[in-house]
Amino acid sequence: MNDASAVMTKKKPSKGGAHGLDLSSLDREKRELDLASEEIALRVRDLDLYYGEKQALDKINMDIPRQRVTAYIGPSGCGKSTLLRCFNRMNDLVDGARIEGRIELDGHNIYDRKVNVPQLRRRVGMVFQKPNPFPKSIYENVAYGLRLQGVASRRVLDESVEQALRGAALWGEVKDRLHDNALGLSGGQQQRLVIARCIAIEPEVLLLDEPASALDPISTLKIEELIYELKEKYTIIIVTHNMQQAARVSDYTAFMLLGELIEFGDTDTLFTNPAHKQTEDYITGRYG
Ligand SMILES: Nc1ncnc2c1ncn2[C@@H]1O[C@H](COP(=O)(O)OP(=O)(O)OP(=O)(O)O)[C@@H](O)[C@H]1O
Repeated sequence: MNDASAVMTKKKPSKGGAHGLDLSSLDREKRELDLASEEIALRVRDLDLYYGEKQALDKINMDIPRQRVTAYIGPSGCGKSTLLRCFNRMNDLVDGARIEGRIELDGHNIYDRKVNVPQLRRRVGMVFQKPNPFPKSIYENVAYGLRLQGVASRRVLDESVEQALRGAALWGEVKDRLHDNALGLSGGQQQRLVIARCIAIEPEVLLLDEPASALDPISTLKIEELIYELKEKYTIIIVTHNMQQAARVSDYTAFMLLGELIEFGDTDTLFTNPAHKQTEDYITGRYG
């Protein structure tokens, strides 16, 4: 199946018309988006994932649009993080994890045996729930990936560090303390530093696994604003427990249940007029 619209949903819509959330409280215009007219960055085809005997992902098919924010929502244990980790092959590191199917990044299967996995992870960066800066200076955290790539010029490093910190909306707060230890930053600043570390090596895709769930409301807002700005340059996929957050920051939303993709479409439609009874039950708080 190559047609994006053909892979949007796995099951037949429920009859009777579904009802969803009122988006009027979100303080933004309704977005006019159409998956069928998007440029596609990642294509997921018939993806199954097993942890030993247990199947955690079941025949996932979806197209992730380029330079948009795609959110995964669904109850705990439905497979959101597992699917996110498939995009940079982090599940390769999990003992007993086995994958069938394919994910194409720019038309190439990332599970092909010839793929250079460290190189893939440079193209597909990942930010976790808990900020994980290295116990080094702010500067060295951001310069880390560039140094690994062999960049030694102080001028190039200085420029790249500044650009990445600006890109992560952190420069103004840290420019006078670049050589202080990163662990002295607040949680929200640490998370933006980790994002700066990711974008310093100019990935194509950013995977965000509950990036704000350990943060206070103001830091959360800053991360959400940042996500909105970052999609100018990057394809972003975010896992979130917080439906309001998904509705605020994402262009497209995927609802998962028990390892299956139930519904995938533009966020405003999915939240206001879901096609499936399970989606409606979830977004109106009937379970999960
Ligand atoms: N390393 C692992 N080994 C074995 N089973 C795992 C592993 N990681 C996840 N699972 C199982 O796979 C299923 C999906 O888990 P996953 O963490 O992807 O769900 P999730 O939707 O992200 O959940 P949450 O919202 O609670 O983080 C769950 O049943 C979980 O117990």
